[in-house]
Amino acid sequence: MKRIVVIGQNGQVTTYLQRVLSDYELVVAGRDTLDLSKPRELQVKLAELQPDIIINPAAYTAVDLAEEEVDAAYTINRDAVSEIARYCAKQNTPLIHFSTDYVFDGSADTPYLESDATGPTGVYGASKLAGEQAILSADAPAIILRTAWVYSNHGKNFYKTMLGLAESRNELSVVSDQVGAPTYARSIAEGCKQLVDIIIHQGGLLPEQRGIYHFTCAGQTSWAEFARSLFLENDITNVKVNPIPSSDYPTPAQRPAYSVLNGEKLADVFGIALPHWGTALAQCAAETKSQ
Ligand SMILES: NC(=O)C1=CN([C@@H]2O[C@H](COP(=O)(O)OP(=O)(O)OC[C@H]3O[C@@H](n4cnc5c(N)ncnc54)[C@H](OP(=O)(O)O)[C@@H]3O)[C@@H](O)[C@H]2O)C=CC1
Ligand SMILES: Cc1cn([C@H]2C[C@H](O)[C@@H](COP(=O)(O)OP(=O)(O)O[C@H]3O[C@@H](C)C(=O)[C@@H](O)[C@H]3O)O2)c(=O)[nH]c1=O
Ligand SMILES: [Mg+2]
Repeated sequence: MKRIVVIGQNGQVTTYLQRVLSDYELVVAGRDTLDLSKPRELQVKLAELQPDIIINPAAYTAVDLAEEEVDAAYTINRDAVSEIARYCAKQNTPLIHFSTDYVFDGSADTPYLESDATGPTGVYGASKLAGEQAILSADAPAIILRTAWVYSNHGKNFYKTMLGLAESRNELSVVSDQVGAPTYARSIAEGCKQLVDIIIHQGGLLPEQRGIYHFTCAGQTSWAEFARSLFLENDITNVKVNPIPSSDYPTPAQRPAYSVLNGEKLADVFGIALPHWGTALAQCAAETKSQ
């Protein structure tokens, strides 16, 4: 049986990957096994785990805090990723790594292609972009999946923040001038499993399959509309969502105004496409209600 090492234990994507990858021997490497804040240890520790494939959904993901904790963000999102990629290049071990829509500056008005110019507006996005570049320059057999606006019933995310606020508030102000594609962590895990199945079946990654792929739920919306939709799906009818401009919700990190990603490359190369964000949201709400 093929051994898959998934890095991170309690993250959103990691949590759902553990549920869907049951056909494989799964090694869930939490911080006690692989600490990404100590990049220099990683090659030796990875060798001990003998992975057939490595999936890395672990990252420094605190967008605003990253503006202060610059070193921590770069250590985890760039330096650790560089060591993982160098291990994968040396051992010819396929790597599936996650990146973000926040590598873009948000000035576009049609969905971003993988070949479009990047221009992160904050430290988190810049550190994730540096991680992508480290993988590409290591020449590792790697796929970089750029996803966006990840939510679920686990961990810290906008969906749970809104449901939490709804318990004490009947009115919320939410930005309506940032447009993107909310992506359910379960949809990510299911799409990632399809990719793993293909890589295992092929016996590895073909050279022409390496590189960056956009990987979000289909469609687009604003955070304000997403808030309204998630309340509706959860039968919460007593909370009013007031749309506001980002200038009325100042944050340490600037977010891109538009970060919709075009997913055609993944569909063309691997035949994989994630569901529409509205379909996935209904699934997530069903899971919320069943808890
Ligand atoms: N969340 C989002 O909205 C988006 C996320 N992404 C990217 O997708 C990927 C998955 O995100 P998501 O699941 O939401 O992330 P989470 O914030 O839910 O989880 C982060 C994971 O990283 C692990 N981690 C953090 N620091 C370390 C460390 N020093 N050593 C080992 N592990 C560490 C955490 O470990 P522990 O379990 O111990 O806490 C956790 O498992 C990331 O690469 C992220 O950049 C892209 C776009 C949007
Ligand atoms: C809680 C809250 C947030 N907002 C705004 C702030 C921000 O512009 C937007 C989203 O807020 P959050 O801080 O939850 O989301 P944010 O941390 O920016 O989420 C990002 O996380 C990283 C990891 C990614 O990679 C991105 O794709 C993206 O998902 O909503 C409101 O307008 N009203 C509110 O009450
Ligand atoms: Mg956040």
